[in-house]
Amino acid sequence: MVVLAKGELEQIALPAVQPPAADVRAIDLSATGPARAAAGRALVAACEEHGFFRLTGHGVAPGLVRAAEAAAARFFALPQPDKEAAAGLPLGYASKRIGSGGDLGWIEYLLLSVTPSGAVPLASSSSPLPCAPAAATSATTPSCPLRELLGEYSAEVRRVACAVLELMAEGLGVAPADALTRLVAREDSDSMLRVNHYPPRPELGVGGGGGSGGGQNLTGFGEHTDPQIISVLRSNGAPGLEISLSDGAWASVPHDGDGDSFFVNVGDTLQVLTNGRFRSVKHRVVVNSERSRVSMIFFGGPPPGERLAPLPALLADGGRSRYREFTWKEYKGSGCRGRLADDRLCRFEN
Ligand SMILES: C=C1C[C@]23C[C@@]1(O)CC[C@H]2[C@@]12CC[C@H](O)[C@@](C)(C(=O)O1)[C@H]2[C@@H]3C(=O)O
Ligand SMILES: O=C(O)CCC(=O)C(=O)O
Ligand SMILES: [Fe+2]
Repeated sequence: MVVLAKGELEQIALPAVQPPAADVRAIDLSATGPARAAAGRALVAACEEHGFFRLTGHGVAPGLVRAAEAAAARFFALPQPDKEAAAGLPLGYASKRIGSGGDLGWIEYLLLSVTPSGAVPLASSSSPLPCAPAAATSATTPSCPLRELLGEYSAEVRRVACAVLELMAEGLGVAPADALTRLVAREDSDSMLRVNHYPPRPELGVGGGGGSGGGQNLTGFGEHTDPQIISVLRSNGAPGLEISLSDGAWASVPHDGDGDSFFVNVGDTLQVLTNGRFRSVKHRVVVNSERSRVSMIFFGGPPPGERLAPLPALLADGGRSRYREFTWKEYKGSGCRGRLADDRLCRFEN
């Protein structure tokens, strides 16, 4: 449940504008032979143009995705005290507050740290992930599956993220083939899984932001770029995700036809590794739907001590590095305390 005071509702009210649909490229990860080379080139073009694309042919079993999504939906349907038992910022359950800089949204979520072997550690052992009872109709779903399912899901999606990074290195002509992949595949990679629930928009006319806030839409997740290397997102198809185009205009992300795709974001760190060739895409979620949106996002980050700088192969011909070298720990320490919309990379620009 998301409970906002009247003043808070006004802070997140947005004008009722529906932006045009973005032209999002689809990349087939299962392509082989000459089609794979073409997919690598298309992937590089998508990362340069939008920093965002749709991924097909990823090989994640639809049953695992559906089971994780259903378990997440059951978790969010639990009584509030049960969800609060897993509360904790930044890791654990939270509602309406994102980060520690005062950002608010029409959202509740689980944020978990994940490892390649799939474990889902919470911030403290006193914050258990409560059981989300299986639907009575589901004979095959174990009764306490959330932690296990999210662990299994994140391990699978990490595999997908690594395969995308390998195709990316091929498309960029960067050697070795694991130049990018190795950062996310390592056991000490600082990766996270986030499960977001955006409840249906409240009736704004009744004592809400409709009159006083002047908007009929609400900010679900305010505009930001993702700090990590790569983010792999999956949603239940309810609308709301928007990306910022290179001219600054917002465009909505159309849902894929068969509902089986993932969406991939370039993060700040990949922008640095490619010396600004790829765009860390600014994006947000706007709530204007009678349907709940549930999204699950894997954020593939580097190990804390990893030194980050543009890949030498992308600085060919004496090209100038746009960023000074820094560690992921340094970036997180300086950048992840402010507001969502802050530019966190500017302090590392040369
Ligand atoms: C305000 C913040 C929340 C955030 C950390 C930050 O300081 C800036 C980036 C935010 C973000 C966006 C992508 C992911 O959802 C996230 C987990 C991340 O790594 O960076 C969130 C952070 C958060 O919710 O704590
Ligand atoms: O929930 C979504 O669809 C996107 C959320 C997001 O951008 C994030 O969690 O970083
Ligand atoms: Fe994001």
